[in-house]
Amino acid sequence: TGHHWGYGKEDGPSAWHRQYPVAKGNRQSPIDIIPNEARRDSTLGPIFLKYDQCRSLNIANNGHSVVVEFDDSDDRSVVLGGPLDNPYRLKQFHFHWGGKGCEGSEHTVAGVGYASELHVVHWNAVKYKTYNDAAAAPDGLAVLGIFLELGDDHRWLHMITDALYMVKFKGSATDFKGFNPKCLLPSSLHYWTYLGSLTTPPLHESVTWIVLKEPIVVSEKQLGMFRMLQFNGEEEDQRMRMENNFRPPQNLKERIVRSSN
Ligand SMILES: CN(C)c1nnc([C@H](N)S(N)(=O)=O)s1
Ligand SMILES: [Zn+2]
Repeated sequence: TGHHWGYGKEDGPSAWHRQYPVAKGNRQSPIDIIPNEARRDSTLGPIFLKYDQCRSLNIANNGHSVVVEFDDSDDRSVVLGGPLDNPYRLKQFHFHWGGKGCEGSEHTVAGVGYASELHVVHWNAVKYKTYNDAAAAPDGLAVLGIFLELGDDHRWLHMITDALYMVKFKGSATDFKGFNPKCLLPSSLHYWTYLGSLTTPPLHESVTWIVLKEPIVVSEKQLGMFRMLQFNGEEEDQRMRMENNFRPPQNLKERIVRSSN
């Protein structure tokens, strides 16, 4: 019902503020991360990803990205440590990417974008009863950002790209069991962290961002598979290839970015 947000000229990031005024808020994401200006903070310990008992459920096309959802009914898989005061429960992961040969990450590093960015979304189930309550709270979410750069084939990404033909259209979903996102992590968990927001509407300012410094490497062929997805539903006449589904960097305002050791 009604006009929905998207990534086009009329409904894209520059228009979101009309329906979501927080788009012009003081802690919006993504941002341009400037390593030389990040504050090295010795109180920032390492992050720990406890994903061994994680239970993936399905993979879906939500009309904005491709999302893998997890069973978040208990604390079986959490992120903890680093800037976080308690464990945050794994809920889903999804990607943002560009068009052929264009950058598509959301965060940039000293003004340089990557080909794509993986977001692993966790919520604070210690303080909030539901994901939706957490998503609206200033310390409700912790999102791990992982850059994807182009190079050789990623040895495990095929498990996701092989399933994309099943979720070509908005609203499609299929079973996706037994996938552990640990296989999508780089070797180093060194990170930058800052207080920000969801990067898509409703743009809630509820995210502690943890952006890993080391990218993972995927091939142009693998990333190209994401572009066979469509923003539109199967029944819609207008066919729109799913690409360039990223929000550009937002004003840092009065924030600082901290760096792990
Ligand atoms: C409902 N969930 C988990 C999310 N809602 N918006 C999300 C954004 N895509 S992002 N990029 O994670 O802020 S994730
Ligand atoms: Zn995202």
